[in-house]
Amino acid sequence: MTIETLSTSRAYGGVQGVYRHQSTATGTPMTFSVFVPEHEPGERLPVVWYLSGLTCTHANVTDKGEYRGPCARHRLIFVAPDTSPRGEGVADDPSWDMGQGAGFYVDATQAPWMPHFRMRSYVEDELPALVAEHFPVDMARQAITGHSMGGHGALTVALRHPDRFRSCTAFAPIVAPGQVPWGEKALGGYLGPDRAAWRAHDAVALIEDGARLPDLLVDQGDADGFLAEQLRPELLAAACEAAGIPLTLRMQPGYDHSYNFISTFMADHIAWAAKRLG
Ligand SMILES: N[C@@H](CCC(=O)N[C@@H](CS)C(=O)NCC(=O)O)C(=O)O
Repeated sequence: MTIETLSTSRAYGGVQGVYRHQSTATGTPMTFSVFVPEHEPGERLPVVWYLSGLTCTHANVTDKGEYRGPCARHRLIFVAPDTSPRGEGVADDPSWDMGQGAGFYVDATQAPWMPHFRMRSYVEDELPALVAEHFPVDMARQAITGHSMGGHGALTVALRHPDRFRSCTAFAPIVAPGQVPWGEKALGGYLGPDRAAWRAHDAVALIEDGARLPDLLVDQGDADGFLAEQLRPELLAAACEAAGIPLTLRMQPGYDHSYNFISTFMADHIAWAAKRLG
């Protein structure tokens, strides 16, 4: 699998790069960013996967996430994929919460999305294999995090692969897409009306169905305009309580849904991951 380097730039002693490759999962070119801290030749470092939210590309967190300093200090590689396939010939929707920029980390089974919207396969299988081949990552030490739709992605990918990730955290995640308008629209569109098929893509449903993680960190701003209708962290708290999953849910006073919120708490999430990655 070959990758094209779009840019590299020195940061905190390491290298921030942006790369593109032809994805077999989505059938489109896909762009992603990787920060690699300074390291010894031949040394392999733990990796943190960051899944972004609605409307985002790799660039939002790369430009505004403020992860490079903490990742350099803890010596963690940080990978940020795009949120969907893109381009002419790829289905789209006029609204910003469906289609391009809104892949929801599922493999679509419905027209017109099916041929390209395969973000579950992309982030679970193809991108990890690609990154393992081209970057000095220690795949025995992986952590995952994400924001909003990407928080949903991080939680559901980790809950489906508890042996792969030593750490899972999220910023303002969609915790129960099957119970909120964003998720009902996206999962209904990509997976069809049978709600049983949605449960593998819903963190609360996965926990109700028996999935377990050793612990979880979630930060949520209490001035986030999406909190009450779309994010509903109380549903995750109830599911974790019933399942005995230790959830650290921090309601952050006055913070909204933006990258000002994410960047404020990014260092805490990197430290949480670093502690568990050893
Ligand atoms: N475009 C939407 C907002 C979408 C939004 O807040 N997206 C979040 C993820 S769910 C985000 O990170 N946006 C990109 C950014 O802030 O850089 C609106 O107009 O209300």
